[in-house]
Amino acid sequence: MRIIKLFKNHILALFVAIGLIVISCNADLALPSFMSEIVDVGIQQGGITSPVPDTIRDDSLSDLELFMTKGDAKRVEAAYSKADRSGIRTYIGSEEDRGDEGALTNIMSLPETAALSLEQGIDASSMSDMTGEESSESAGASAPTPEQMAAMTPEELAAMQQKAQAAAKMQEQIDADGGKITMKSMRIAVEGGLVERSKLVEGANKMADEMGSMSGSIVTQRAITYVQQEYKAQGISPSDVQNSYLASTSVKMFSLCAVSLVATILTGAVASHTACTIARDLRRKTFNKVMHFSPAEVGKFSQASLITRCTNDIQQIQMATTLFIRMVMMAPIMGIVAVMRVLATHTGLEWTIGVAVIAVSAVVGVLMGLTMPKFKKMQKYVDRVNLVAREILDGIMPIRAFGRQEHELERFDEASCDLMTTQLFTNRAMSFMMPLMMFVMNCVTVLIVWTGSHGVSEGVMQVGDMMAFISYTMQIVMAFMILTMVSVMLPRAEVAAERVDEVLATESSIKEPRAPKLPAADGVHGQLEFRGVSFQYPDARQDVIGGVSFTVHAGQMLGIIGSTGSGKSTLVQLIPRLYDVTGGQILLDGIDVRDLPLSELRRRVGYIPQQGMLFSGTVESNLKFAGKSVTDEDMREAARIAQASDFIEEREGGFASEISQGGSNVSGGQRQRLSIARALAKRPEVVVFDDSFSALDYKTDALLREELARTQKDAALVVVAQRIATIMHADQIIVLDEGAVVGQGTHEELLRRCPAYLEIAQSQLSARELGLSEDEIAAVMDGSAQEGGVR
Ligand SMILES: Nc1ncnc2c1ncn2[C@@H]1O[C@H](COP(=O)(O)OP(=O)(O)OP(=O)(O)O)[C@@H](O)[C@H]1O
Repeated sequence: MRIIKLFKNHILALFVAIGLIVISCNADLALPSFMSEIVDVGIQQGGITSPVPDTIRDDSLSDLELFMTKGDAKRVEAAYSKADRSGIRTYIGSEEDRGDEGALTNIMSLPETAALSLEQGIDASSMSDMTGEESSESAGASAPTPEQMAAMTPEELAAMQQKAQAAAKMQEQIDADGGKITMKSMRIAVEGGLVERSKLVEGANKMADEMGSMSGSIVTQRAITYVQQEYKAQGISPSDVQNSYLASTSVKMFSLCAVSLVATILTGAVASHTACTIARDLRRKTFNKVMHFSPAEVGKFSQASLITRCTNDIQQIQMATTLFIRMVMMAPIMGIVAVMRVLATHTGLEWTIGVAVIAVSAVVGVLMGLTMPKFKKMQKYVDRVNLVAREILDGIMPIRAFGRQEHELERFDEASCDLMTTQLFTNRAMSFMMPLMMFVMNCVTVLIVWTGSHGVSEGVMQVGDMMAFISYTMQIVMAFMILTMVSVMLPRAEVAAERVDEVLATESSIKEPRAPKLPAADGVHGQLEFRGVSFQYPDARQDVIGGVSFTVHAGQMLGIIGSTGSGKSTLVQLIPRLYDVTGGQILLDGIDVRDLPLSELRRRVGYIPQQGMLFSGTVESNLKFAGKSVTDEDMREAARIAQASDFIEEREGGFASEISQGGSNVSGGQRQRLSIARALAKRPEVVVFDDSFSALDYKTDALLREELARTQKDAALVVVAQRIATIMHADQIIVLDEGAVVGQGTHEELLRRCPAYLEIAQSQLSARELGLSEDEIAAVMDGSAQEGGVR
């Protein structure tokens, strides 16, 4: 993917962003488990986190130990401090031992459950449940016969007596407790040897087994209730315990929120900075490339498309790179962390995530299938709108003059409607995305609640766990959704990146020479030579210029004339290498222009295009466009030669007066004169006037030519003109017809031997002005008819 390649120089930023995303995802995803704890522990367990209490009365601990093996009882003893003066023992063991599944948690939960039952009192008839043996009454019923007693040793008799006393004492206690067996009576039974400790442990385990699949959560719940009662008995208020738990959990949650907030803000900042930097670099690179394109490459892409590529396309890329960091990278991290946490919940509801992901994929798949082709077309439509808008704005004058506003508006509307229809379609389709996603998410929530509530009622799941599961599932679905939504947007950016890449990959047909050469300092200067030059436009089938040869020396003027479309502009554009010749050679001071460094060539050639184009700024900034080498003196002298001084001085601010974009606040003739002055100010060796006198009145034209002849002794002048008067005094005139030279010589020579020239001349000047008689004209024309055109 092209977008990924753009991060080549921003690897560090990517790693920083990944680190921040991991932090924020972990912080975000830790919140549901805290929420689950608030529900399960904070609300349902009154803030008691473990069946292993922080403090316990010595007596209570001894009671619990009755239901433990000796080994376990020893371990529990070691985990509590010695009893203080009020008989309270404090937990000094590890937090790990009292966590979920911790060793002490497992040891103490069952005894606590049994103790709780005994606190509340159990029916004497259920004694066997607790001890795994017969009840005390049935124990009494199995009293030995006198024969059996006679056979007993004195020790056995004493033990029997002791048991009988214990049984009686126990019975008394049971009666006192309203016929219920309580912890007190149970202690008497154990201490009196009526019940063996191991039997109590077995009984407690049996009781847990009978609870079946729910045993785990019920035992925990009952053990927690026992701890609550134990705290109460110690005088600790349950609401204090709960509030302190809720407060500490809230602080933790708040801290996590703060961490997530900071990490997310920083990720956003890193993403924006990286995306903006990438866009800026890309814009610079692309624009730099465009600046070096020859008109051929500009024509290949079209100006409007190049503008869209440098602006809108790069904007798309910038958005995509931001999205890439903030969403594409975040979503998988979020998804993975959420899946890990979901798997850790062991709720058995993992399959619902599969259902959710399939449902989301189906929705996104359908929407993507519908919108993708349209997204790809969108950039082309943006291009078209730009192109039409540009064309209309450039040609607003003729459009008004011809009253074609309505028609052009329709043309613009057509382009705009195509874009609108596509955008409307994609937006409509995408507007289904969110509601459908919400629908899927809500259905999944209902599914989880439905299945989860069964788990809760069966005691295999806690409400908080279910809530956390819902949150994690939503995060996973969201992550998946974000990824797919971004994957809808990324192809559009990918198309944009492809279009920008196309520009970057295009090499300008005008290349810098491999082995640049410079004319010798003491060699010829201001000499331009065409040697059999021919030229064909890149996509054209035939040459527009064929076999043109001439030489102009410094101080000389070459005029080029011909009908429209005869190739005059094309010919002179070959001099500053706006295009390269396809045949022959152009030499400047004896060096092929393709061997001169481009900057050197363009410094030596002053080219004044047909359309005078000025830049926004001042008259001065335009005249000094060639750079710092142009002094104030050069500027003023150039303006004077170009016959521009007068009108510049008349403007408010003179040389410092404002020029609007494109030179729209000066007249066509003034624009041409400023363009001429701009070219002359850099003191070129060859000055090329591409029909640059067309907007000048005859008087100014004549004055300008006079000045040029007087001042430009070191430069060769190449003047393309439509008017005979502009070039009739040139040292040499070339007459072009369909790219071929049909006449070459001075004005006088051409009048007498070039019918094409004579025809143009006749159309502009009278026979008297030309100094020719009607007969002479007829003779030239006849010659042309006989020879089919004379040179
Ligand atoms: N970029 C181009 N690609 C292909 N053909 C072109 C291109 N520019 C000009 N031509 C063709 O080349 C020929 C010469 O055009 P050119 O502009 O040089 O004529 P011209 O003599 O300067 O005309 P005018 O006097 O009207 O300015 C014309 O037939 C024109 O259609």
